[in-house]
Amino acid sequence: MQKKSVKDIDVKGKRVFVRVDFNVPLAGDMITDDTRIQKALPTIQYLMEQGAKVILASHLGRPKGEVVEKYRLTPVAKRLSELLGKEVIKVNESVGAEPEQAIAKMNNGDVLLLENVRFHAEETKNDPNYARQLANLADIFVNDAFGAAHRAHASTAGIAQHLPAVAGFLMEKELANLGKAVNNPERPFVAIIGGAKVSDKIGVIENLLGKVDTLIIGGGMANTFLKAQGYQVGKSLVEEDKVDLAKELMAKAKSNQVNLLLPTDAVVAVALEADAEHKVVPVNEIPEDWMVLDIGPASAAAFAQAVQQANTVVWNGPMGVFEMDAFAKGTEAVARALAESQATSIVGGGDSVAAVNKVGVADKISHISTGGGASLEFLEGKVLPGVAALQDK
Ligand SMILES: Nc1ncnc2c1ncn2[C@@H]1O[C@H](COP(=O)(O)OP(=O)(O)OP(=O)(O)O)[C@@H](O)[C@H]1O
Ligand SMILES: O=C(O)[C@H](O)COP(=O)(O)O
Repeated sequence: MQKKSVKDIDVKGKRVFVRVDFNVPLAGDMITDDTRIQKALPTIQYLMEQGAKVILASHLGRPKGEVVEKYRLTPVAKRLSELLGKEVIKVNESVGAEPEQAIAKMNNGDVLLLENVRFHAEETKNDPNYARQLANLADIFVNDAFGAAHRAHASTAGIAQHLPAVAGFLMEKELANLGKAVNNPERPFVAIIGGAKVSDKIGVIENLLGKVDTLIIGGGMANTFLKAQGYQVGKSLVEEDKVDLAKELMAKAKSNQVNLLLPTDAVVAVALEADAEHKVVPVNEIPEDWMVLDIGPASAAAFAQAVQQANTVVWNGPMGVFEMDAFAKGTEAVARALAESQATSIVGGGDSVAAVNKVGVADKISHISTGGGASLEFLEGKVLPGVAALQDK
């Protein structure tokens, strides 16, 4: 069902609450990749041109319902001001007197950024009172946060019960592009899953096993599978309580005749530090006190070969701790393989997109999605709560 868009309503002079996904990768207060901010610009600029009062809301990180200084949206407001060429008003709260007073002073075409909505525990609980407080700030709700659309939170879903609720341009574009790729994927269809959000994404794998021809697993995610294969993984990131699930998934891959590719070698280090002592080992020789921080060269070559043979590739989650050069080679190899392939390629996830940008191949990817978990859940065929909450056309 097509959702109403920001173009379907009159926004002039209205207070428009726009949920964006400004959950950008940061190093201190430096934004290391601003893709998610850039991609939200068309909706923001359109609303400014139409004379709306633009009230932006986002989460950043997972502050668990408390004010965490490093997760303030101040650096984001600064970057957005530069990109818009206009000062963005930044407030230090998402509800209550401070935003209310600042919004009352806004002129048509002004842009205001609320503080991180996850500083309130009520946000992730989709608390109706908090949703109502957010809704009280505005006349219209626009959801442009595709990256957070798989979350049923107060600012992505709850608020839509109180205001006319429509999709932004980024949301529309993501749904159209991802929909095209997954409804009838050209085969072989290969999915590459990595990153660190193991428990978040391991469930996704189950559903993908019914859709893809080849499933490649790397990054922190792979460690749980290596453990399930009986290897010892030392001090690596691993989710012990998901080891049995990993075993079941390996069995399901076999019965579904899905080619499951796991790392056969790894870069291990003594600590999670940029200059830590490190070496390449086969996965059956991971030393007890070391940790896996990247896939090894043999795994990278095997993964690249599978990508070469694909006609559709979906990638979410880096193959290692790519933020540190010593552990970036596996991720960079996969990014290059995608860039060189003729396949329709979709890359999603804050860090995966940062990796593609770091290698300089973003223009060779068919669709860069701002959604990580969201794009995966969409690919699974799930209805995203942030989309379901919007009005139908
Ligand atoms: N072997 C590993 N051990 C520990 N951390 C890892 C390992 N491999 C990758 N990572 C970390 O995973 C993080 C990215 O994981 P994440 O699941 O958040 O991916 P993402 O692309 O940002 O997707 P999303 O947008 O859903 O968050 C990076 O910070 C990276 O350092
Ligand atoms: O980075 C993401 O995938 C989105 O911003 C959602 O973040 P979350 O996984 O913390 O809900």
